[in-house]
Amino acid sequence: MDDEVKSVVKTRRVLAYILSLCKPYPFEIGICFLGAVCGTFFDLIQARYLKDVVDQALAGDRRGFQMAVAAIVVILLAGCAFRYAIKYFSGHLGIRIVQDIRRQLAYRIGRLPSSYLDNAHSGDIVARLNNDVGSIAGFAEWQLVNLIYSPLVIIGVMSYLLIFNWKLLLASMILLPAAMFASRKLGKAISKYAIQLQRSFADYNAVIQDATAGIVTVKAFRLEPVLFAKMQRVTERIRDLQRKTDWRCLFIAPVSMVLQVAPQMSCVLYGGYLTTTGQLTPGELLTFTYLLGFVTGPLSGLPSLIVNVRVTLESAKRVVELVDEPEERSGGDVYVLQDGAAPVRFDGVRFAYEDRELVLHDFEAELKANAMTAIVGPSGCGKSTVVKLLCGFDERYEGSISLFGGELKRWDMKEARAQIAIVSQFSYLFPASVHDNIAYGNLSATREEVVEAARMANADGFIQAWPDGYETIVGERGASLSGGQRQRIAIARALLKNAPILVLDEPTSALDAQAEAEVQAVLEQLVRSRTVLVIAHRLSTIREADEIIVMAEGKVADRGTHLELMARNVWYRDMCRRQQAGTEVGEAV
Ligand SMILES: Nc1ncnc2c1ncn2[C@@H]1O[C@H](COP(=O)(O)OP(=O)(O)OP(=O)(O)O)[C@@H](O)[C@H]1O
Repeated sequence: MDDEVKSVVKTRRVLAYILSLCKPYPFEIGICFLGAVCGTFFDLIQARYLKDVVDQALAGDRRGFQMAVAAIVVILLAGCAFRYAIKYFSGHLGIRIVQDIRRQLAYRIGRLPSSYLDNAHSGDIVARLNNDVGSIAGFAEWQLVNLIYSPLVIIGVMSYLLIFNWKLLLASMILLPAAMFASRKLGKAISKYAIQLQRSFADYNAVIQDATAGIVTVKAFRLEPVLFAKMQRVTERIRDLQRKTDWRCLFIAPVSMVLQVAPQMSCVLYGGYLTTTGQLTPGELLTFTYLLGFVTGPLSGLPSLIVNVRVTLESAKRVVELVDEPEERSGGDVYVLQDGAAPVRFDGVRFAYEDRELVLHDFEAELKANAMTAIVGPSGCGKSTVVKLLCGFDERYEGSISLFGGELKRWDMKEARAQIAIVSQFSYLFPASVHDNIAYGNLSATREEVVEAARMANADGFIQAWPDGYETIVGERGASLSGGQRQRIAIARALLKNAPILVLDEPTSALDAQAEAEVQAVLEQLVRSRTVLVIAHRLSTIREADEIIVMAEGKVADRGTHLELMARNVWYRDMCRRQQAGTEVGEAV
């Protein structure tokens, strides 16, 4: 598909999406439409009485004059009521539509596969949620009404004027095609830069996000100049685009003026001639000019409207991209562990990220019930990928992963994840209280159960020592806690979940010796009589495992107990010796 066809397909999809957003609000749309029809009708009637006011006054008919003035006042009030209704309901419609988009996106983000989130920049997602939805919100609240009202008014009034005096209408509109052409060109040029400007704001968001999320690294490595240069490049680009947009926007005012004034001037000149030759009464000329204002008013706003529509369509495209991202699958079966069966089995699992090389090659493993299985191997051999697949974070693998005897791809994903509690290297803590962070493991847990989980994770002591105890706010990503405290709170959360399988993905590898010892003591208690899968570099974590799988380049290179592997596996023995000597894990098996 070439780019132009793709763009048409995309625009159609965006329009279909916008229609789907309007669908739940037939009442509001109906009222706006009815209000626009009635408003136009009242404008026309009012103009008819305006003609009477002038012509009766010139003819000296006092009663006729008074009647026409009274009629205009009544019609004016009715017209105001309709305009108020349109404004109210279209504003209301805009707010509800934007609220629906926000709700829909919040729901979607929660259902996006983690493979999408791995590859997307969070700054870009935030920009779609903020800038793009914000631009749609601005349009929906302030411009949507013009899209409904203006075409109706223009068509209604132009049709009336055509019948009223087609020659005068033609003369008034003589410059219109040129002005329309200019406004279209101008609108296109401005929107091109306005759209680029919006994308640059997304880049700016991404840089800020990197700066805040990586602030410690930035400071530690004195990367401020690098970050500053990056920010400067983005801000300079924003400034350039802003300048280009503003410079072109300066032309909007003259073009708008031509669109507004030219028809009025032509009308007055040619209408004046018709009046002097007796082909038009002064009242008719005034009525015509007055009604023409209803056409030229919206027309003068055309250049800005074109820019707004284009920018909003672009924002809507970016929102639709997010809405159309395939969701994680839902629904499926639930299985129960049969006697003697393995809670988890990997059979000939082959997996690659996107279009990269295979990370797992025919990976085979079995987690025995109530036993601890450890996976070790050099960095990058695919250990965390095994955990990712087991948790259903990516399903693009070949082969089979079974959970309690049921094929993982056939499990109901939520239920499958309910069987697994995970503690990872960098467990995420939310900027909420310690209590809530632990309670996220099981939302129906009582306070006593939360405290009990903290006690088992050896976290209760330091939590109670804080002035606010369990109500202490931990800060974003647990910023106000030590590494060991963070991990023990994460362990408490995993324990509260009380899932039959516990996965420990290098829970101590980011900790210093002291914190590691604290967490290790907790883990040693926990792994007894549970089904545990532990990914670890640290000998202390894996020595007690019932089975240790040695991985190399995505395959199982060896398996056995610590003593068996020490006796026959060179890489394992080297790793253990290096650790005993206080060095880190080696690189090759
Ligand atoms: N989201 C991703 N997209 C693309 N490639 C990835 C992704 N995550 C991991 N990889 C690649 O897959 C390979 C295996 O990564 P994985 O994290 O499973 O290794 P690991 O054995 O856990 O490493 P470590 O011990 O260093 O944590 C690596 O080459 C890595 O670069």
